[in-house]
Amino acid sequence: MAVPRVRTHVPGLDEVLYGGVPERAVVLLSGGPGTGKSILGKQFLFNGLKRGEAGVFVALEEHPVAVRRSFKHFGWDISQYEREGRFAVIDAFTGGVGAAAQRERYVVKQVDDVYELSDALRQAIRDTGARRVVVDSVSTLYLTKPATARGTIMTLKRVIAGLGCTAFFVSQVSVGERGFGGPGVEHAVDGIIRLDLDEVDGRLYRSVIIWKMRDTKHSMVRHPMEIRDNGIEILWDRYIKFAGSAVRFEPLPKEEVEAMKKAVEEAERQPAPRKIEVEEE
Ligand SMILES: Nc1ncnc2c1ncn2[C@@H]1O[C@H](COP(=O)(O)OP(=O)(O)OP(=O)(O)O)[C@@H](O)[C@H]1O
Repeated sequence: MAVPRVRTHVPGLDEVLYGGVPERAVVLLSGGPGTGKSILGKQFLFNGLKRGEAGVFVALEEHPVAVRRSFKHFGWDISQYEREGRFAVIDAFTGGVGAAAQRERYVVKQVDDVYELSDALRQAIRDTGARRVVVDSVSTLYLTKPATARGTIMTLKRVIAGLGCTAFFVSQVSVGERGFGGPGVEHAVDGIIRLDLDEVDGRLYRSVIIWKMRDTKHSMVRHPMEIRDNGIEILWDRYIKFAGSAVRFEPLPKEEVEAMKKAVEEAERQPAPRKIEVEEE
């Protein structure tokens, strides 16, 4: 049976996912510093907003003011959606301290209290009617208590998927680290999108690979990726090969390109976002 998809509309991403992210999936965006995780999360949210899907951004790493500014940096104007109550930022950064924080509608004071965060998230999802959620970054929630990572992810997943949303969780890993955020996290999520930056002969190369995605076929190769003034583009019809100091960009086999195109066309024909039954509570 064809699984309902949430189209990311990030150039190239729906192709490598054979149509988009399966509905209600919680997907880890994992990668080292500067690999584009936050940008990808914001682009996913903004693309939804433009097409009538409300969204919530949980800010754990940046001040909400900086979050709004970085959306703007790519020309993604979220202010109108926020005014209309279709987009919300949850401030889990300031702890409610400071004049700017006083103006925030959703504030989480104890960041390591996952229940306080869940309550704010539930409220924001209900108020906005959100279909898309981004948590940036989940790593912050268990940095000092790695043993709680799985429980934290599962609690958030229950709220988010239970309310019919599809989510990207940003997960920070160190440069050169092979994992994605720890075993508790990697197995608890439905998908893992790994972003990388590799230095070869004094130049950095961006790439992305879909490591896992439950309920769908996906590309199994590493694709080159670009960040531009208008956001991320994944070069979905070619892959990147590192061989010592040589970097090669190879075209994907024709049949695979055709299969990906066809899957995206099928996802396009899928009816507009359905009203999702809410199972939570
Ligand atoms: N307009 C732009 N054009 C090209 N690249 C850009 C542009 N704006 C930002 N970048 C790149 O995006 C990077 C930041 O991406 P992002 O904030 O998504 O990283 P991240 O993976 O979330 O990193 P961290 O975990 O350190 O927060 C910058 O280091 C820069 O290389």
